[in-house]
Amino acid sequence: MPDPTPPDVLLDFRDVAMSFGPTQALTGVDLTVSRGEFVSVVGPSGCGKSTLLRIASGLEQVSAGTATVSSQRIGYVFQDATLLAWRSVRRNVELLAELHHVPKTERAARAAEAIELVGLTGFEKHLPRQLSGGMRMRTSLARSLTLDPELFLFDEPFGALDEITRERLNDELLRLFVRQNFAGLFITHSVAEAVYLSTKVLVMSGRPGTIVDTFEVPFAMPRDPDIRFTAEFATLVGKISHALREGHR
Ligand SMILES: Nc1ncnc2c1ncn2[C@@H]1O[C@H](COP(=O)(O)OP(=O)(O)OP(=O)(O)O)[C@@H](O)[C@H]1O
Repeated sequence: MPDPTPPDVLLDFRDVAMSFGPTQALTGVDLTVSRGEFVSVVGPSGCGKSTLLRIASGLEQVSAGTATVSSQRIGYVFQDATLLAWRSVRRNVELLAELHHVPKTERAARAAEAIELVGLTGFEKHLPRQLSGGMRMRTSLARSLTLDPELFLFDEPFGALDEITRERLNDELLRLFVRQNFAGLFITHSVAEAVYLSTKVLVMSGRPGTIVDTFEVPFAMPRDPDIRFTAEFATLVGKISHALREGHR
C-alpha cells in the first residue's frame, strides 16, 4: 500500500503517466500541492502541462499511476476567459454558483463580493465585448471565486495579455492568494511570472513530460512588487531558465 496523502496535501500525483494513443504525453510525474502553496509549472511547448491540469481537474483519467485530489472546491481559470457573450459581468460571475444550485440571494451576494475582490465594481452590467482582455480575465477569476476554491488551477491565464496588464493581474492574483488562502497550480511559459507568483516552481522536460527540477522560491508573502528588480530574483530566474533549457535537450 502506498503512503496515504497527508491532510494538507490537496493534489497528489504519484508516478503519473498519460498516453493518447501512440503519443506519450506524461511519464513518471510526482507532484504535490499543499495548503499554503502556489506551485507553478514551466516547460517547453507540448510537454504535457495542460494535460497535467486536465488530470487535476478530473477531465482526463491517468493511463498509469495515481492522481488524488483531496478537495471538492476547485477553481479553474484558462487562457480563454470563456465568458457567455450574452450575459453581463454579474450574470457571468453568477454562473458557477447557479450551476451549483446556490440560492438566488446568496448567489448575488457572492457575485458582488467576488466582483469587488477583482476590482470590477461598476462594470456589473457590461457585456464581455465591452471589456478589455484583462477585465475579461478578472471576470473569469471572479466566477471561480464565488465557489471559494481551496485549490485553484490556472492554465496560462495571462498569456494573451500585454505586459502591463499581466503584471497588474499577477499582483491581483497574489493579493487574492494571500487573502483567500487557496492553494494554486499555475501553468505558464514565463519563468519570471512563475517566480514572482509562486512558493515553488517545477520544471518539466520535453515530451514525454516529467518533472526534472524543483525550485523553492524564498521570497516572503505578501510579495513586494519590487522583488522583481532585485539580483536574487534575477539569479533564480536565470537558474530556472537554465534548467528548462537542459530539460529540453
Ligand atoms: N486529447 C488529446 N488527444 C491526443 N493527443 C493529445 C490530447 N491532449 C494532448 N495531446 C498531446 O499530448 C501532448 C501534450 O499536450 P499538452 O497540451 O498537455 O501540452 P502543453 O505543455 O500544455 O503544450 P503548450 O505549452 O503548447 O500549451 C501533445 O503532444 C499533444 O498533442
